[in-house]
Amino acid sequence: MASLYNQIPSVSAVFAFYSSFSAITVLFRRIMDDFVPKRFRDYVALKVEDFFSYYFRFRSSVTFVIEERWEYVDNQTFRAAEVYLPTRLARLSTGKLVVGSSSLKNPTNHLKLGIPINTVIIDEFEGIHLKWTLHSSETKFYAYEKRCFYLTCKKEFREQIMTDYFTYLAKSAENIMGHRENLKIYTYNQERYQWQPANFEHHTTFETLAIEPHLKKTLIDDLESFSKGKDYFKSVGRAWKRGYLLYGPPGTGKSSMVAAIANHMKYHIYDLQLQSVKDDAELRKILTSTKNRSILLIEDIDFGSDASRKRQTNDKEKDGEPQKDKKKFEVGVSLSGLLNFVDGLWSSCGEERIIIFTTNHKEKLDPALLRPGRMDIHILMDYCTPFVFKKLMAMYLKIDDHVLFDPIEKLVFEVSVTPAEVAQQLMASKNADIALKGLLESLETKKMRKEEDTRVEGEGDIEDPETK
Ligand SMILES: Nc1ncnc2c1ncn2[C@@H]1O[C@H](COP(=O)(O)OP(=O)(O)OP(=O)(O)O)[C@@H](O)[C@H]1O
Repeated sequence: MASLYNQIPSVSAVFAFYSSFSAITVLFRRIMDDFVPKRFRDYVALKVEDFFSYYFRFRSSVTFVIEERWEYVDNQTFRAAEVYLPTRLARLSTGKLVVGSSSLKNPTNHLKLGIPINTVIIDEFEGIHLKWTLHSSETKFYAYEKRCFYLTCKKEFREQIMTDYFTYLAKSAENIMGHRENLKIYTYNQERYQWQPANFEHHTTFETLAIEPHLKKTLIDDLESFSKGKDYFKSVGRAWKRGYLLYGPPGTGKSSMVAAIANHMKYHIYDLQLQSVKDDAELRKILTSTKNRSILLIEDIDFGSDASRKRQTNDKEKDGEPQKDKKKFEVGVSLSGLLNFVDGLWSSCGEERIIIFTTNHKEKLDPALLRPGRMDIHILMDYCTPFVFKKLMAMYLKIDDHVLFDPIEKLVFEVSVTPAEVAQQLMASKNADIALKGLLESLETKKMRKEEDTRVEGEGDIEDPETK
């Protein structure tokens, strides 16, 4: 007992130790402050904190890693988190906030919060505390970043998160996407191997598109039943996809129709230039990285088809062009590679997608593309009919009758005029008399040219008796 008592330091010794420890600490802090840069000190402090928090968390928590790509396609859970998490950012008051606007007209009104990298976002689900973090890293093999979300929660909630929370996440994202205002149009950037978005602000809707009423009704009904058709497509064992082939002369509204469909469905558009795709492997990579609830648009599909390419090669050969040009046309996407996505095995990658092909020359398309069941609906976008002309007049001049209407209607029947040509004439003046007079004159000129052409052709057919 006496020896134990002897080992306890005296009060004065404790004070002496405390004073020298405090002095050393103050001195150490001064040295650190004076000689070690603040950023480095913060970094070390963060690492120490990370180490301890990771250690303790690891013992009682579970972390789900949600990568951006999963089994060679876009990971839809990642996409859902990307859409959903900005709604949880209002609670984030410290650290970095990513803000931006993609509206040129009113940037402040459309200000949006983005998801900051390496920042903890807190969510709560049925009393469960959840921590989300977005991580990003450059990969060795690709120039673009690799992103993934970490979702951490207590171990005991693992099953509940796997079933209930991820379902809630997917549904919330779907809801948000259903109400989104800003549609995007994507083009593929070959150098970065990714789709690049731009705001899609095309104002054409089914209301402003001048088409025959029965075509409008058929199309809207088809789109509506497609969007509600998840269970139906599953029950008949088909991918939840719809294909439209829009064909007709230039200026008859094919691109406008695509805009009307996108605005009606609130789907983003992926605009693919088929002729710039290297080969089928690249096509597969490009197409699997598109999102659900979207339109894949391939314009002028006749350019990309095998038949067309062969034709172009032959034309070049005939013209005596060098072989290296021939090679350029021979390398590219094969029709079978494309069809694999339309209705082959790859068509089941993703869901709720619309594929639209447009062409000015349906007759040039490979018959394989036109076979029944390939593209679900073939839509002819044709020259103006009296109904279409009347609709354009009502839209551009806000009138439904005019003294020049009858002669114009007669001419619209006789000559082939596109809605684009009519629209251009109607836009020439806000004064209906001037605009319609201009349109009448242009139709009369067109008719005269047509008659002249027929006459010249007719003369060409007459056999010259002297040459007999
Ligand atoms: N049916 C239509 N209803 C309303 N406007 C139309 C219609 N068709 C064409 N237009 C007008 O003509 C313009 C050109 O039309 P659009 O680009 O949609 O034709 P297109 O058939 O896609 O032509 P291309 O084959 O050359 O791409 C549009 O911006 C629009 O103003």
